[in-house]
Amino acid sequence: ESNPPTPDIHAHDVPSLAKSGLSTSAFQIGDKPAAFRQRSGSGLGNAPLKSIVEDLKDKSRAITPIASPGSESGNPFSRFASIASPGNLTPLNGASTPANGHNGHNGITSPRKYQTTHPEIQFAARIQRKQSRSSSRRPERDSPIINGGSYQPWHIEFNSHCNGGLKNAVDSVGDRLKQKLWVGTLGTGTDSFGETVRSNIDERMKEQHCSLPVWIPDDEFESCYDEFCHQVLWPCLHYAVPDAPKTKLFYESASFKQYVSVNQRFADAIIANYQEGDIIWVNDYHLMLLPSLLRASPLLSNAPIGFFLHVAFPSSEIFRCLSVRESLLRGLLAADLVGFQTVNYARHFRQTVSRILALEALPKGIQVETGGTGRFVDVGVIPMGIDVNALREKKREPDVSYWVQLLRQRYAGMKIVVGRDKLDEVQGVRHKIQAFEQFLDKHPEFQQKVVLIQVALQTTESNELAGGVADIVSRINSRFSTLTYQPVVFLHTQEVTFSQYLALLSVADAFLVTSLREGMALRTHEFVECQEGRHRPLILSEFTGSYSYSGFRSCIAINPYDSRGTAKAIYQALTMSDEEALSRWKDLHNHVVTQTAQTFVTSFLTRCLRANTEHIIQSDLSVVPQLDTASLLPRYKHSAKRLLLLDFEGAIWQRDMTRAGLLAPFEAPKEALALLNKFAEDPMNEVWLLSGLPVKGVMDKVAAEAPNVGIVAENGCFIRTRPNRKEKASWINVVSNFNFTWKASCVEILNYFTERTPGAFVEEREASVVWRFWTGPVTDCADRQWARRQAAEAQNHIFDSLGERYGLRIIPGANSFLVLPNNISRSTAVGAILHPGGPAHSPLSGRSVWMSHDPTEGDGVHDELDFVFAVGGDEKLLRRLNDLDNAETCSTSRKGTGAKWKLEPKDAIEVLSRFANVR
Ligand SMILES: O=P(O)(O)OC[C@H]1O[C@H](O[C@H]2O[C@H](CO)[C@@H](O)[C@H](O)[C@H]2O)[C@H](O)[C@@H](O)[C@@H]1O
Repeated sequence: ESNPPTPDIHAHDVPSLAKSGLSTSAFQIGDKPAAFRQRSGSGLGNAPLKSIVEDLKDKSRAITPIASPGSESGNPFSRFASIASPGNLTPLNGASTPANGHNGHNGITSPRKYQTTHPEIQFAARIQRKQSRSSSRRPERDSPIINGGSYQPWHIEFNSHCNGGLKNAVDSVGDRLKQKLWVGTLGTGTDSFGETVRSNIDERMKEQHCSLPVWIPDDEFESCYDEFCHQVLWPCLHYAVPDAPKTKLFYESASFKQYVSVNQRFADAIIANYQEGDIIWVNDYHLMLLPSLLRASPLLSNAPIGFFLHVAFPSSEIFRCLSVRESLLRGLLAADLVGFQTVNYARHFRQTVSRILALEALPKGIQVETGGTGRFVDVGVIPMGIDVNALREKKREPDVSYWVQLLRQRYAGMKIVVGRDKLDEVQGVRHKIQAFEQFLDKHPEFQQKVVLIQVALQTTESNELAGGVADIVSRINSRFSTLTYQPVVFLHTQEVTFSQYLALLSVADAFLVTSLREGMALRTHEFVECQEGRHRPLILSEFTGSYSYSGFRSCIAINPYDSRGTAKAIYQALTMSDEEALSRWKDLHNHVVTQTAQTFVTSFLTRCLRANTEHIIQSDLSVVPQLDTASLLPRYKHSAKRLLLLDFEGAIWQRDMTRAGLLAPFEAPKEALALLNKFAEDPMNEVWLLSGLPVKGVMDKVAAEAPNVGIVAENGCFIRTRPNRKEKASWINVVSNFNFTWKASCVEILNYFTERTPGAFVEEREASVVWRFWTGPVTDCADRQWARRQAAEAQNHIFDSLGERYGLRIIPGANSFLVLPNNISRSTAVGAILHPGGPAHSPLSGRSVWMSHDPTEGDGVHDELDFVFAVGGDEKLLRRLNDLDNAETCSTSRKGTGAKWKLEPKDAIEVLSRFANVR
């Protein structure tokens, strides 16, 4: 539908394992769901219309029991809440779950933590008792678990406590992901499971659910997940600075040991199941060490490994507080790709790595030095989205319409504000209720006319307590309730089915998100989609990942810490005209249908594979053969139309790279010119010289001395045509329409860094800028390391302040980097040269067509060429040319390469002269 096309993933791209993280098993072990179905039958799920409001009111009071466990037994709802509180162990929901882990089940949960704190019901709790959302989905039964001599039946069912967004996303690409294996933990304690049961479960999970359970002792899991993940990492990643009592935990958590151990168990399970060609996709902060533990296995040293962080990543000032900060960062840097939801999180990560590990953090990723060989880790921004098509289908189900009608009747004449959040501090639910109270105070005309329906996702008991929601809900309800009105209706997710939730989103007059920090917030995307035809506004915290996307700027933005501002926003939303609401909704919707779950999955996997291929190529020069003149010279000789693409600097000209040499006036190198002219003398040759140097004073001098050679200057910004019978050679400015106001700012930034970097200097060219940050000997020393770190900082500054605005890219080198317009490169220039309408063949016309032309595409003039010979260091160009028939590519970079041949630059003139002299 409106989704953009996403690339097909073929079998060879995505083979048998797309592995995920701790939170990956979509299934859990459960028993006797029927008993709990009965219990929940009195809830919203099966309730007649007349009982809805009472039912909601009753449920809303169930929020308090965490604070008062002693009173649980008499109140069935308090028992619900107590059992349901901690530990969202397994992450994946069924296909129709909402994106953010909303479970929509009517049953109750039996989190792992519960069994350890309540030994008397240990077994009962260990066996999951959650019901599947879909009543038609029959539980699968198998051989019984033996406990204390008695047989207990078990079955597998979909788990509601997982990252539903991830599961939906992976499901959304359907068959394009030919084979996959989820690796995760079961949503229940497993200590009492005997070997037979475990192997039964293993077998069933693999065969029927494409899942590989990782078996973790209960206490180890609890310590890792409830303590390290949720009390240390989660707050830190969400920018929460610890208060005094928690500080020790934060800095020195002993539970890190269990975190390491859980990560190791995942690594062992994956390594044992790994097959050549698999891609490993690690998800979220629970498994930050996993990439390095996997990489340590010789079997996986070259495997494609990607890591995606679903939650936020804070500023380095916060992350550096963690005592285990280095281990976590190094754990991630073993991946080929580390993906984030937003540009800011990615930038924070790069800066954190640069500041804590003193590695070079470049706009595109991190340069990691390992034992003398460089490795580049891609850092990507790959935002999560929702499966719009699946949601549309779900919305069309009769159950949803039924609930829409019921809600409309029930709340006729009232406005409905909806929210759905985890009940911990970071989600800002307390702030939300406070703001709602202020709104009712400020606008008494809305009292009894508006209801806030807040759906609460579970979190750990202590997080929920810290969220401090219970008291404030009680306060506002006691202040404003009447016999027939209650302003805040509070529901735990297990009390609302997904259909009911979609109905709520559809009838809502506003959706309110007050997160103090959040990775993305996909529930806002669901709201927008459900508002098709209604278009009411979204009130969104500026601190969510979703808000950082331009389409979402059409929400009503709030600072959740400013409750007065939020109260105002609620008023604005409820009184907004339909025209304004529609126009805002269109922007929001456009974003939701563009940045989809499908795009997320395909972009992540494609990028991970690409990064991996590049890393492998770059890491091994030894496998590339030396240019074999014995086999190539005869082919050259017997070809009738040849194209020669020769790099200048670093290939046929060994430039003096000392400071003095670089600053000296340019003198055209004699040997290189002689070679070019010799080649150009042969009428069967079309010769092109490719350079990064400017036209003025440099390449124009070359042109004067090698008049029959075509020239690409400034990496493709300028092209000098070859003369032909009809026309003289001339320079073409490829970037004549570009805006170059960025150059002044760029130079200003670089001047700042130049002052702090001994020996550095700026080279301003016509359309690009080079910063030479090191001109001393190319051996590692403290000064060079300093210069490289300065260069990384400078690149980040330029990229962040000018990159996106002016469409710039930065090409990092060993001792310098280059800033130039996007979409301009030697590859685009060669594409233009090869194009039938390009400068090599006819007077220029239609620049825009050939500027973006792929040299390997189409049926242009290169079809006639019977020998294409490219020698140089532009890796991208060399690899693209490999796709041409008759192309011989040769790298002079002395680095790992995808070229067919390699050649020492010092030998280039001598070796190439043998070709030039062939007649
Ligand atoms: O509670 P956890 O097991 O520790 O898991 C953390 C959260 O993961 C999921 O949310 C995150 O991913 C979503 C999709 O990328 C994103 O929209 C959200 O902002 C992130 O926080 C899960 O949906 C949450 O329930 C978990 O709390």
